Amino acid sequence: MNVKKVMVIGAGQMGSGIAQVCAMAGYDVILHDMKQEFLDRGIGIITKNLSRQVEKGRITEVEMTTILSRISQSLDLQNASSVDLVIEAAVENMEIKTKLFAQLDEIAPQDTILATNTSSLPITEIAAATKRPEKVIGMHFMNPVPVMKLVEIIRGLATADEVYQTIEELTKTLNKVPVEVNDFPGFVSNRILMPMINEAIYTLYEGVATKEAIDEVMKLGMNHPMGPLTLADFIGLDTCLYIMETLHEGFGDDKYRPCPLLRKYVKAGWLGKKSGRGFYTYER
Ligand SMILES: CC(=O)CC(=O)SCCNC(=O)CCNC(=O)[C@H](O)C(C)(C)COP(=O)(O)OP(=O)(O)OC[C@H]1O[C@@H](n2cnc3c(N)ncnc32)[C@H](O)[C@@H]1OP(=O)(O)O
Ligand SMILES: NC(=O)C1=CN([C@@H]2O[C@H](COP(=O)(O)OP(=O)(O)OC[C@H]3O[C@@H](n4cnc5c(N)ncnc54)[C@H](OP(=O)(O)O)[C@@H]3O)[C@@H](O)[C@H]2O)C=CC1
Repeated sequence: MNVKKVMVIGAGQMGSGIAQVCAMAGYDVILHDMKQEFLDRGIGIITKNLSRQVEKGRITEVEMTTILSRISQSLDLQNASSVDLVIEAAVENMEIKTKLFAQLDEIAPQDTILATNTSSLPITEIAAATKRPEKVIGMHFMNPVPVMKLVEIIRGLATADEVYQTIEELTKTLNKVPVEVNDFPGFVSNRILMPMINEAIYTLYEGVATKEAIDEVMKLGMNHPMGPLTLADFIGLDTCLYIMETLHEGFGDDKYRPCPLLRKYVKAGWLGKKSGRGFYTYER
């Protein structure tokens, strides 16, 4: 299938990044969210990222204008009626995602592929909310999207081979590297990454070391670009908690139980960098 027009749902940190890389690769993009202020914030992030590329001499002002002109904004899901591919990057919540996919199934043309950027939820269950499970697939980008090379591609139980091939090829046109994985809670990336982050939070909770010391150990000792607590703030503590809950519920194994400190921070609204406070504080 020839994809020309893409709708990205959710203009948060992931959705804005996905819209940016799609527009940079020449696709027409509709960026959709629930409120104008979220769209403004998303377009603001994209503009800032592209301006940095201009300053570094990697793209020209004219190219930046062209890229931005490929992105239109949407507050109405009916706009899915004109796209070849939807990439959903709304919040990590099964109820919200299945509701969105059921609506998209009604609105989007029959051939449109419905992809989700979920970081842990079962693709097969999201697909079952539609009458086109063969056209539903996981397309898991990494944060920050413009920088990170990986896209995990997840087949649901019913995903058609030709849909997989289309998404694999499209991922390469975004200058990313697709890696195929099967539909298990957390896939590969978050099944391995998130228990490490959760363990780092337990290490802090049990008073083994300060947050700075924990991050320093993993940065200097294991050559990680960010310490696990800084990375948790960067991902979003709400997203980290949702992922741990998916692993815990999906495997039924207590080794995945979310640290109570993580729950407490999320309940307090300390969601990390995006809310200005998590394990660390951030200027907004
Ligand atoms: C939760 C999930 O489901 C899956 C996930 O995404 S898990 C998270 C995966 N991501 C990670 O693990 C990120 C770990 N961190 C890193 O790799 C690095 O710290 C980082 C790339 C974010 C920043 O790198 P750094 O060297 O410390 O900073 P810096 O020198 O400022 O930036 C390096 C480059 O990234 C760019 N960059 C940094 N942050 C960026 C952002 N938020 N958006 C866009 N570009 C960004 C910079 O512009 C710079 O670009 P150039 O090299 O082209 O000049
Ligand atoms: N953060 C990360 O590192 C990664 C996250 N992901 C996944 O990407 C998805 C988005 O995460 P992220 O960008 O971090 O989250 P954010 O909280 O930054 O953004 C989510 C955006 O989606 C909007 N939204 C929520 N519900 C709906 C809806 N029903 N319709 C349209 N828009 C909606 C939100 O609005 P509002 O602000 O009102 O909630 C917000 O603007 C999640 O599934 C997450 O698991 C995948 C890889 C990495």
